[in-house]
Amino acid sequence: MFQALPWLSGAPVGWTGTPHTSRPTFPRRNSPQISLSRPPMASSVEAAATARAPRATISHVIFDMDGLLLDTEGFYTKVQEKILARYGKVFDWSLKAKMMGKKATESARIFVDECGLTGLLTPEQFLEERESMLQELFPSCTVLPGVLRLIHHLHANGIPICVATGSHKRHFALKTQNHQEMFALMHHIVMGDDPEVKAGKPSPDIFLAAMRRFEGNVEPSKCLVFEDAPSGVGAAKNAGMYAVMVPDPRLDVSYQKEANQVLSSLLDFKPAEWGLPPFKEE
Ligand SMILES: O=P(O)(O)OC[C@H](O)CO
Ligand SMILES: [Mg+2]
Repeated sequence: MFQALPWLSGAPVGWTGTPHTSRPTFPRRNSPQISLSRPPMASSVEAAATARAPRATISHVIFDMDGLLLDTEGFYTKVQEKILARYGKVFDWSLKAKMMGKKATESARIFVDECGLTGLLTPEQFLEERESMLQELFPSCTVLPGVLRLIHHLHANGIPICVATGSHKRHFALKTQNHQEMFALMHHIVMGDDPEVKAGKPSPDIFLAAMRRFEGNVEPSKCLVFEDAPSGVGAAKNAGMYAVMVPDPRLDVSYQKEANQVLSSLLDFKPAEWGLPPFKEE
């Protein structure tokens, strides 16, 4: 239906190459490194063309889960702060940035190494210690702003959507038990303990597996990934896909530089900018 739109047939303006190697020339809303002022336009016709040109023509959408669809990242932070406090240390956002989005075993190793806990706590003990606290918290997680509107919109317009999460099967079940209606709209779900996911994000494994499970022959350059974690954005770019990042505002802006677009919330996402069917109000 959206292919009939006339402005989708031309070459994208404001995009200079492949998703992995080049960056869009559009300013990002909350990135202080990029000026919000634009150079003067040659004519109002050029200005109008630039305003309408999509950044890419996306056919398939892949969603991260923790911190993107569900507000579960706060639970990990809370529990890890608690464990670290026992060793007289403070959990900070540079450590959080390294751990988030990864498989549990990988983030446990990072926690122990980065906090200098070798000899005091093993990654396995860390996972065991946080497990009961997390299990109690996960079922109370809520859906983040803009998520339901976007998922229902894409689904209703026939855009294939899926989830690719570093979370393993057991945690996935706890987190999603109260949100089954939303996850039922996904074509498929790939989890961190899937045999095809050899390495966690930023390895492209999980997003390439997610892409292959869509019907037909899907190209990475037609896939848009939504992520909150630096490792997840890296994984999307390593897979040759486009990445929209919705970071926690406490994450340093330096972690945003690989993303094709940075949003404060999914409420700000405009599908037409990516060649996707627009919201009615867009
Ligand atoms: O952000 P996700 O959905 O890949 O999940 C990764 C971990 O479970 C939490 O950081
Ligand atoms: Mg995430």
